[in-house]
Amino acid sequence: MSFAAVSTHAGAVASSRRAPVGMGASTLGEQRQVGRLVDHVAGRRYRHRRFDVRWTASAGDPNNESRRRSLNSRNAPGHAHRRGPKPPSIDRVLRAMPELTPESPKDKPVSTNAMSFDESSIGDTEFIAETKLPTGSGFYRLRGYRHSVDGGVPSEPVAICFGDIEGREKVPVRVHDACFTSEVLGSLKCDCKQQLQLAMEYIQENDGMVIYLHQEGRGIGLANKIAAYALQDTQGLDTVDANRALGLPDDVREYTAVANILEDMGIRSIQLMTNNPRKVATLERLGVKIEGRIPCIVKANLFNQGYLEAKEGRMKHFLDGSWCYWDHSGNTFDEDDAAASGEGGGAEQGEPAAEEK
Ligand SMILES: Nc1nc2c(ncn2[C@@H]2O[C@H](COP(=O)(O)OP(=O)(O)OP(=O)(O)O)[C@@H](O)[C@H]2O)c(=O)[nH]1
Repeated sequence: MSFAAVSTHAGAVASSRRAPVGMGASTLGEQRQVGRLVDHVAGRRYRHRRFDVRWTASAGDPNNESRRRSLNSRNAPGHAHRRGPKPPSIDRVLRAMPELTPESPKDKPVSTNAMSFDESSIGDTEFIAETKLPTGSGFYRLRGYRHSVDGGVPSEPVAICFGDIEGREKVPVRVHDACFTSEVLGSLKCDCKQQLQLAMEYIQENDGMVIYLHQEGRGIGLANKIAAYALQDTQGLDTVDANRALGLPDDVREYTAVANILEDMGIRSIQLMTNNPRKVATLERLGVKIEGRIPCIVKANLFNQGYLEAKEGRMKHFLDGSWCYWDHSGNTFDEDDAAASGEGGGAEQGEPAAEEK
């Protein structure tokens, strides 16, 4: 299966070529259509898969005290190597943001403190334990960490691993940020859940890791993301302008935990599964050696076209229109049909196209 451009097959149920992005109150017909779409996606993604379990007990012994260490201890004391003045912690940035409610985001004062996180910050990331996690699609190694920046509120990044990747080069790694709305509730407004599923499947077939960070809403938090959604619904703003209308940064995610986790596991270089140029640049600035990029593209559904358009057009993600499920003549394209007819062109054929750097 190819990692790039794997469809969620929204085209199979799309009756119109380009559905409106900002959907108002949904009709029963729309709800049924969404239900069919979800069933279709679920059936597709959760199909039975064969897998071989590559699991080494020694690598994950939580009682091994040598593993329980602060990953930046070699840099102690006091982050002496920090460059420049002490940057604000992400908590401070978020605390400075206005409190918002979905009902009245515009009535609240707009924050002028819309700074992005300063990547020169150094986070402390402590390995806590590893366990073997059985899932519907195989066993993964789950490594729990505790992470904080500038002594701020700790977060708990997780490394979801498949295979013996410690000490290796060019390890496929996805850095994935939390999306409660899609991953827990099944929202179709974005592509986050499908990207996570693709990454999990990809590392199972190629050995690799998903580093899952609790940075909801590109770091602004869930309540603020809901407020941004409310503005998208009521004012037709895209995902970038909705943040800005609330006085919030476009993207306030920080990735020091990623560099620290890679160091902890002795991973010498990675192939990053992403379409996001900011993610690539930020990680490189943190010293992560990126030797290739693996596209992580999901086809659009009826509700996330505007989101994907904004990712491509506003945030300059490397997408090149590949998320569209229609061709330039306006015809929808069902990859199942192409695969069944042996025409090729289906994105699930062939090996993933990692771009060498
Ligand atoms: N503020 C905001 N955050 C969103 C919205 N939709 C999804 N998100 C969050 O966006 C994050 C994912 O970022 P994306 O920009 O979709 O993708 P990415 O991870 O930067 O890039 P890829 O690596 O290519 O997937 C998750 O934390 C989601 O919770 C939205 O409309 N507004």
